[in-house]
Amino acid sequence: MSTQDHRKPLRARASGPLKGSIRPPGDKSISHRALMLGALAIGETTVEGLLEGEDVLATAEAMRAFGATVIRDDGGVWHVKGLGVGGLLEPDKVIDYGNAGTGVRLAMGLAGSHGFATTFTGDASLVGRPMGRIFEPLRRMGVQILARSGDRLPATIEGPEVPVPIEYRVPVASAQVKSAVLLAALNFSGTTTVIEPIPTRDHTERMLAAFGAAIETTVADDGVRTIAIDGGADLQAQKIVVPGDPSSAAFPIVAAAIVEGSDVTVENALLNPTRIGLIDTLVEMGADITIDNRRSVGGEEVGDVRVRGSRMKGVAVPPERAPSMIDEYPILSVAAAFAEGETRMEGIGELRVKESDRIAMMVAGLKANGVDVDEGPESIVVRGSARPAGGATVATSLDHRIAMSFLILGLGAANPVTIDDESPIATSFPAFRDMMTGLGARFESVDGD
Ligand SMILES: O=C(O)C1=C[C@@H](OP(=O)(O)O)[C@@H](O)[C@H](O)C1
Ligand SMILES: C=C(OP(=O)(O)O)C(=O)O
Repeated sequence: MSTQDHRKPLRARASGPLKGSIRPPGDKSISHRALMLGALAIGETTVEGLLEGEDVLATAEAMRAFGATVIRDDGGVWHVKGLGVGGLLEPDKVIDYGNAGTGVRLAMGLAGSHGFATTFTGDASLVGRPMGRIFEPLRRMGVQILARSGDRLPATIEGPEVPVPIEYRVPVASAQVKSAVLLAALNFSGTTTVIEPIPTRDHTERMLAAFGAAIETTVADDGVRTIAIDGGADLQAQKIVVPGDPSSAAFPIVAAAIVEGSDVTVENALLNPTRIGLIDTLVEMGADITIDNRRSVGGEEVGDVRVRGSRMKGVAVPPERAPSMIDEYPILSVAAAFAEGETRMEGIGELRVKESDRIAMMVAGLKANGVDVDEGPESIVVRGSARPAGGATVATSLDHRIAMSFLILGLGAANPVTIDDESPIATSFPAFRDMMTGLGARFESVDGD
């Protein structure tokens, strides 16, 4: 049976205004890290609000394969009994990380500091994604890596006999690369330094500090961040409360902005400054967004984001903003399709190596739905209109963000928009369909070809 047979097409059509309040699922980045640091800590870490999407469940399974106890209680709280830094055990099976880039890249960092061999693989999307960006610094630390050609998965990682603490300047703005190096360094004696010319999400640094790691970040006048970590310190179990994922919140936020007369509040959204580029951009485009009830949850700022149907205009998104909204460009392209004038998104080459080539997928899908859009090697330029035509079926290529983005397009377009497969949505936002339906969105299942 081909994977085609398992596809679940779904159609979205224009509805009346979207109204109501929702709580997005827990942040994916924080959820992965909570389970991993819990597995390395002494004692029992509890995690409230964990994202129970396939990507994070793959991390739960991986930590079990490394010997940690990971359970969910009846109240939905996760409990992780850790093994101590350096205490992971040799898995007796290949670790299949499914669709999860963050999960596998961070876990390869962890595995790289242990003196046994671990083999990782993933689904058809993940085995096509570049892993050399992780392998290069790990190899410099003395880690042995045997990978498929082009430094792709499957790959086998084995920690060094004599680890080498390194100073590493991250060549591409990537929190995954930074985090893999920091997690490997936790178990190596000596100081490892990561230099980050362009800031990326800082959840690893924050959480390592909260667990008691010897980590220090300094920020130079020009904004370059230097993160130094001394290996060998014990981590102490923590109580973690995971805020709502701004990358999931992005879908109802844009839906409310493009559907006339809408009034939606997305509660408990993470407002960490390294994650809010989309909100800043939508506000510049003229979206009617207010943030209330700002508060601190688990050491992070959160708030309730209220969005009303808006007439937006195109903007040029500054390329240096990209890391703070890297997963939000697909849905921003949809917002841009409803904005008057041109929206320029430049410096976004990283989108080509996500779950799919998101530049190519968005450009093809928008064009098919009557949107005026140009593709550059590292850019998307959209010229919007009050109401894009819609009417087409788009391919999702195992990419949750492409799937959700085109469903949102269908909620505002003149004709329904169909995606060929809704199943990837379960990787990051399993409740997407129910939550959006609760706000008044209209989705209908479609018979496959
Ligand atoms: O560290 C993380 O949790 C993430 C980092 C980003 O990837 P890159 O580090 O490749 O930019 C992002 O796209 C991903 O969804 C989550
Ligand atoms: C790029 C993403 O995830 P990952 O790299 O973890 O697969 C994403 O969630 O948009």
